[in-house]
Amino acid sequence: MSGDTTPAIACRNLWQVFGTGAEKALTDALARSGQNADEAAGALRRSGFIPAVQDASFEVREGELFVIMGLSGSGKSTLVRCLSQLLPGTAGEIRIEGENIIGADKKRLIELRRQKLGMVFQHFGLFPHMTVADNVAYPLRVQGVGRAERLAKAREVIELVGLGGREATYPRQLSGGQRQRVGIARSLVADCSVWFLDEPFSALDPLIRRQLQDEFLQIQAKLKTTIVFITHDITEALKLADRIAIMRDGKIVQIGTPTDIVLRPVDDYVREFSRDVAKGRHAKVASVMQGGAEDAGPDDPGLTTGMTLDAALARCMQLYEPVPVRDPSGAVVGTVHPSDLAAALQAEET
Ligand SMILES: Nc1ncnc2c1ncn2[C@@H]1O[C@H](COP(=O)(O)OP(=O)(O)OP(=O)(O)O)[C@@H](O)[C@H]1O
Repeated sequence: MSGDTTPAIACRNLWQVFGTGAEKALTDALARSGQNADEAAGALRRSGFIPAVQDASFEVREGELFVIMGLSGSGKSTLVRCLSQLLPGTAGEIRIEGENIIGADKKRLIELRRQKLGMVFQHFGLFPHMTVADNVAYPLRVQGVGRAERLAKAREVIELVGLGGREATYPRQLSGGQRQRVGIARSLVADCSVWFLDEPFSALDPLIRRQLQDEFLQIQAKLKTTIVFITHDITEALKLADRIAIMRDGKIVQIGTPTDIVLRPVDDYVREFSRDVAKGRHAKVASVMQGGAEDAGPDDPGLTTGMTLDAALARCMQLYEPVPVRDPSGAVVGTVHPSDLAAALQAEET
């Protein structure tokens, strides 16, 4: 997280308020409340407006997989529709790779959508009369790429999503899961730098869903695209996310790593999400590690920062002394006391 690199997305004090005259109503409400967002949102609600996104500020780093989670109606889709400028936003600023896209003219927005901002929604809207290859190649056709080149590129990404050999198939001949893959391939082909996915796997049965999540992570590891991913499924969020933003009633109530969300929820709403999650399977050793380097003794259990608490605890069962923790390169970066591992897990049981 270096300080001087431009974030892929920077969102500042973004509001999306629904209702006639929302812009003026928001300005007035903020002025009356002394710029207090909670008070202003409350006043807007009482006057019949819907503050679907309330004063959202966050940054997404290049190559980061940023998940937005929250109950139905909490504002996830609205936020993402603002980020991709399908909705204009009532106030605030959105920068994509440094460029403020609020207020960009129509022509620029079309360019941005073609070249930078990829979108995949739950219902992918494949063209029924086009083959898999033509569906996938479609964004390139829009960009004016010649037929041979676009089909070659489409073939590459169709392979990547595991549908090699099905290029000439029509969508109706595919299963739901396969169609999702075609949709994913279609967004990959456009080579967008930022990719928005709104519940892309939610209509799938659990087994296919897990499989697609795994494949999705593999694709992401290869391509390192910046991704904003909406889900209301905590297990999916914890599995995929580098960081998670949790929304409630239009407001982002917590942004953190999966470990933060599981071990350090800011309130009962967030805690409720992760109540049934097996903490030890998601929280990492780094979250309970102390600074300082302990020399590896004879009992070094070989802990690493990215190991889950469950895995670490299993290695430390018989140990009572602080043990070293290594980073992925093998350098000792801190220590952890075995009892802290157990305590971190127990704290959440109560
Ligand atoms: N075009 C619109 N006009 C008025 N209200 C809207 C509009 N779009 C969304 N809303 C309202 O904004 C709030 C947030 O909706 P949004 O669809 O963003 O939630 P969500 O978290 O994505 O929900 P879900 O998980 O059910 O898709 C809801 O109260 C919704 O009714």
